[in-house]
Amino acid sequence: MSCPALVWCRRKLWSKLIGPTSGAVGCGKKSLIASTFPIMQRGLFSTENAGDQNKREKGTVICVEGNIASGKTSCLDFFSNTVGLEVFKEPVDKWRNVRGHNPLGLMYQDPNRWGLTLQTYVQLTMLDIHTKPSISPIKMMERSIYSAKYIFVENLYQSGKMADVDYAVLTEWFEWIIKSVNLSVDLIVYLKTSPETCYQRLKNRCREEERVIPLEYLYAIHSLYEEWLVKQTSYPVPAPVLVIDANKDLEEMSRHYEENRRSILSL
Ligand SMILES: Nc1ncnc2c1ncn2[C@@H]1O[C@H](COP(=O)(O)OP(=O)(O)O)[C@@H](O)[C@H]1O
Ligand SMILES: Nc1ccn([C@H]2C[C@H](O)[C@@H](COP(=O)(O)O)O2)c(=O)n1
Repeated sequence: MSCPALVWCRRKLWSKLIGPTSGAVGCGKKSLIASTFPIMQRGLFSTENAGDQNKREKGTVICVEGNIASGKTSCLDFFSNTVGLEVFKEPVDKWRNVRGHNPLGLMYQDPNRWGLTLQTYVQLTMLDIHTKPSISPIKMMERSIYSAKYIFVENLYQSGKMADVDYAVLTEWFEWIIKSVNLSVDLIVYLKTSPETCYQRLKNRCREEERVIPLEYLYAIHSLYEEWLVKQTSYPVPAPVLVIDANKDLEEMSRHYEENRRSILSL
């Protein structure tokens, strides 16, 4: 349900972001303004589909996906001062400190024992972010509840580091959540990098818990991402995918983000 104040707020932000609502913003795709304020344009027998309805109610949801240290946070930082857009970073600090415990660190030390613990908490925190109201028309998230399951839980399970029963319980939770809660996504931006690039960036970033990560781990995550988002042969893909070559340096990435702002922001 959209309250009138929220709709007014969105209109205001929109006109600041992309000019007056009468302007052409279609970009070859359906106008985002039309899908944000369809009430003004549609009659009783609307042909509005579920995606349009979602955009109207929740705004546009963009998930930035990619391997560990592929540059997702940097991408969100780049777009963070865009008017009409709110960024939601992965809550890594929570994963490192929940009431004084560090499930991320524990998982890297002993995945068989702590994989379920970390992934249960990741699933909860991602659900929290998906359902958090945003006053901005565009919500840009770092990863999603989908990659938590289809990439990280699957990797633990497929590599023999998660017990069948742990995997079954997480899967039951995941399936209940996605059928019971509206977690729709409008666009997935996949930052495609080589595992070697990520390994180098991860070493430079120097996050304590991640010191134990070998290159092979990044290969495994990479190949799960490729199967899910590029080949689209493993698990359901919840939204159209925009693939960006993210192997380039920071300056080149910024230039690319600036030049492709409209397609990245699903305008
Ligand atoms: N295009 C890039 N070229 C070089 N270094 C980068 C690039 N993008 C990010 N980095 C650096 O790599 C590390 C990981 O980037 P980050 O954005 O935190 O990745 P992620 O959020 O995907 O884990 C950080 O130290 C960041 O400054
Ligand atoms: N479901 C998840 C999500 C993330 N992680 C780990 C991977 C990294 O060590 C860290 C944060 O990821 P980044 O943003 O740096 O790509 O969290 C995980 O184990 N399970």
